[in-house]
Amino acid sequence: MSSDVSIRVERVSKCYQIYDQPRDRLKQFLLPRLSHMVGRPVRQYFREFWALNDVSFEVPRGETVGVIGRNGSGKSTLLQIVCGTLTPTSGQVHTAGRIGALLELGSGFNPEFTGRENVYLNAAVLGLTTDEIDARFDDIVSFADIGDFIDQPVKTYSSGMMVRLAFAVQAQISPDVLIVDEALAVGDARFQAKCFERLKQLKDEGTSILLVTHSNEQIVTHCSRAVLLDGGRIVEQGEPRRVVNRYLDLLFGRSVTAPAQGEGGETHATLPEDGGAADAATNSPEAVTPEANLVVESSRQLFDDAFHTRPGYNPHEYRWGDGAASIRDFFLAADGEAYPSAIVSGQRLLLEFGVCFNRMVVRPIFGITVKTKEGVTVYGVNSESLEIPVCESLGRAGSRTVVRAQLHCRLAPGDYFVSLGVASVQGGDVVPHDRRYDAIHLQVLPVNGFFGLVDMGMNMEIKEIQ
Ligand SMILES: Nc1ncnc2c1ncn2[C@@H]1O[C@H](COP(=O)(O)OP(=O)(O)OP(=O)(O)O)[C@@H](O)[C@H]1O
Repeated sequence: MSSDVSIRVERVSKCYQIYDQPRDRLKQFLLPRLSHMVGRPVRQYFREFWALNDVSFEVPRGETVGVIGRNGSGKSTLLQIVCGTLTPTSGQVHTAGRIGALLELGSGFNPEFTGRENVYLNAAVLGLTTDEIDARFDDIVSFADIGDFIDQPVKTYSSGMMVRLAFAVQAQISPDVLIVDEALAVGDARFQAKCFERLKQLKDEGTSILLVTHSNEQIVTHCSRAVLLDGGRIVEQGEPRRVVNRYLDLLFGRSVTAPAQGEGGETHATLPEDGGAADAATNSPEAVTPEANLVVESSRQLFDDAFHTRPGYNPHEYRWGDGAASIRDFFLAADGEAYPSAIVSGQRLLLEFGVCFNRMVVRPIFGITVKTKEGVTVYGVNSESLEIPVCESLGRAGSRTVVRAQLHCRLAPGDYFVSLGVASVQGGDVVPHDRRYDAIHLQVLPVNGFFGLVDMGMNMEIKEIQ
């Protein structure tokens, strides 16, 4: 393995044998011996379950690779194989150097031993001498920050304390490869932030990190590459934002691969991630009325396939849908200026997009999401979460609709991407008809007056008291 690769996973598969009843296990154990004696094959008492199937990827030295996937997709199995605690059925894993791992909570600890004893035990298992552990002990304890509990048996620890100590040991031994399986989710927000700071330091020092998480934002913020597992197979790997978008497809969308009709040059679609932002239309003083948000007639014709010709269009958008509806074109204005090359924080935006219904869609839902260039969602809404009233006939086959949104841009300077989508709910599933992820690039220019992520519109009074 070349020196710039720390983990190489080559065509790894893992098959579990599933027994319907415990006694089948015994039969399976005994009968092959019997078959030897009778000279003919006997039946098999287990079913095969392939938790991993032909998985290959690499973690380059000093990089953080995220592994994401739904429950049961094979993430933990993969990490255990990489750590060497589980043997693959076929395939190989090569790792370079000392491996630190944070797998199941407390899995490396003896519950009867104190924290102090466990630190020595753990670090010794990782190959450190007593002198090396002595030299790092204070750093470990100070990172864990669990006070006098360090001299209490680990069985008296809360799960948060356990993860603090486990992370402190792994992080302070400066491993060449660090494997983290969702363990950090247990720590509180402050500790998580401290851990990610330490992970960044380790990465800068050349540690390669394999991180399993269900958090999209951790993937886009901390990983240079990502791997998406589903049903034990890699369904996408590469640039984190793209992988996360595909993960969202799996979580909320149906497996629809047909390209949206009437649109050129696209591949896949994705689901709405716009939930939870229902405050915009209803609560905010400058919000437009719900009726004004969704306009079925518009002066602008937004139904020609012109989306990709507009200023601000992002040719790297990620798009898919079943084609029942398609988003054809958009219009953007900032304080009346059409298709502005940049926006200044504080301006009012008008965003319209034209949707053609190629087939009948019952109760279509229109969504808009704004993300940072790192993929972190800043704001997301959809017509359902905003409880926008729509007429019964909306979504007829052959009909056309313009969605009009007005919003107040309070973003900090930087680059943002707007995603648009039309979907509907069928039998409890969200069915994406056309999702155009990161389809419009917004550049927000610096403005005097605030720093940070958003303009929270502060009023400040200063009075001298005599
Ligand atoms: N020892 C085992 N015997 C049989 N099946 C197993 C065994 N261990 C795991 N599995 C199965 O393998 C599949 C993958 O499990 P794994 O724990 O790797 O998934 P995961 O992606 O880590 O899930 P989660 O997100 O829920 O932690 C699951 O369907 C699980 O039921």
